[in-house]
Amino acid sequence: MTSTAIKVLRICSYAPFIRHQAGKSLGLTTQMRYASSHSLIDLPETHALLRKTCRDFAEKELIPIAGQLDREHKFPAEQIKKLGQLGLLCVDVPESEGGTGLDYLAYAIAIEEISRGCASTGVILSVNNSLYLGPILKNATPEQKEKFMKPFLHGDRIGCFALSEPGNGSDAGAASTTAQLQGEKWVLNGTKAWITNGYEADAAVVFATTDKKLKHKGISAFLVDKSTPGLSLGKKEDKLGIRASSTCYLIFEDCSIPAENILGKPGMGFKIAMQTLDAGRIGIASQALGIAQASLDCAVDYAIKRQSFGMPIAKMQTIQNKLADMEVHLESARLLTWKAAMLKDAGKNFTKEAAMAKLAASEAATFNAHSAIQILGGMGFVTDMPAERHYRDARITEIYEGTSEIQRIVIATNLLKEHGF
Ligand SMILES: Cc1cc2nc3c(=O)[nH]c(=O)nc-3n(C[C@H](O)[C@H](O)[C@H](O)COP(=O)(O)OP(=O)(O)OC[C@H]3O[C@@H](n4cnc5c(N)ncnc54)[C@H](O)[C@@H]3O)c2cc1C
Repeated sequence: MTSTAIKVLRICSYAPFIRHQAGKSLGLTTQMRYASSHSLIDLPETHALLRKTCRDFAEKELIPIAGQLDREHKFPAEQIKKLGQLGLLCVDVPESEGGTGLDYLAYAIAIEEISRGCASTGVILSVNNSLYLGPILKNATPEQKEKFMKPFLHGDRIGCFALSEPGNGSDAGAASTTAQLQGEKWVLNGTKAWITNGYEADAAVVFATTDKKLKHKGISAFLVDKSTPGLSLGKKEDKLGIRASSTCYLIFEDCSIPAENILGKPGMGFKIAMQTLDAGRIGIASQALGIAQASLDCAVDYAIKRQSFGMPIAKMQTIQNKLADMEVHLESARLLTWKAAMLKDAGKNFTKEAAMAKLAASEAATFNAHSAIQILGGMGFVTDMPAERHYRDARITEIYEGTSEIQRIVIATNLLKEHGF
């Protein structure tokens, strides 16, 4: 047996759940919840096992509490610890580096299933896996990995990624946070905005300008311990959705970090950020798929049970049309997402495909969540059912890690390049 297979079996030792009990908490039957098996493509055994494990975890540990976490804006600390122990905070970090040693397709599948249970938990995982560990794995020295990667692999600590600023989000190359080398220290000044995991994170990958006249080529990346004097947090943002994940400002005021905490070489920061976001978009696409699937699950179940004019509304063609459109949006976005992940796993360029996946999946999430509310009628509008939470959670997937407008620019630029333009 290969070491990867052993690892997956370790992960999958979590699998023995009493599924019908988890399903009951939402009033859904086990049969219903497993009906949508996306069986178009037979996954490798490793991935199928991983999907089942994540699905079981979501049903037992996340679905029953997702509404409460949302209402109370509560970080799912206990669940993140368990997910860390299962290896889901470092899915594609090689085993030789202490990680789970799976590929990006496995990562996409895991994030989808976890997000199907709780989209906030999905983004917390996605940020640690792709945005924090991703650039460290690729660019850090062995000493940096010892300090900033190893403790962040299994849920003991989590990380965050600080690129956006109050004055620039899409235009990330216009970073106004600065880092100046003073003797043996880099001194950081400026404010980073909208930082997911900001409150709970123990360290951040931070982007700052080290040479303003070089514009985006003068941006560098740094590893910053959260306890460093001069680094403070802004207020927790009160958000429309993904309310169980924290979002806040990171404020740097003469924040001195050791000179060796630069990640990669000076001036490589923008490239590191863009490469990180390419991979991160596969994670957000997967989060969006989870929301889209959860919306469809909820709509199908309700349509079968709800009677109107003496029949289940699922018998009405208008409702069937909506369900059909939801399934098409979802499945086509899933295929794009898996294609992007498989290209990355094959070492091929996946920038355009990751942008296509994120664009399609985020729009599928919004479409499905909107349609689910319509199918549920009044019940879609109240918090007794999860449809309204899916609707609120879906919206952010069209904004972070590049808005839909930015994804279209990335897709068109790459498409035209392929045509020699
Ligand atoms: C909940 C949440 C979590 C986040 N987490 C993180 C995080 O962990 N780390 C991090 O660094 N950032 C994070 N972000 C920031 C996020 O990535 C940005 O909000 C996003 O990139 C958009 O930037 P902006 O909000 O400044 O909007 P702007 O860039 O000001 O855009 C405003 C509008 O103009 C459009 N627009 C801008 N430029 C163009 C253009 N060239 N062509 C066409 N349209 C354009 C945009 O599409 C958008 O519709 C998060 C944001 C939120 C809301």
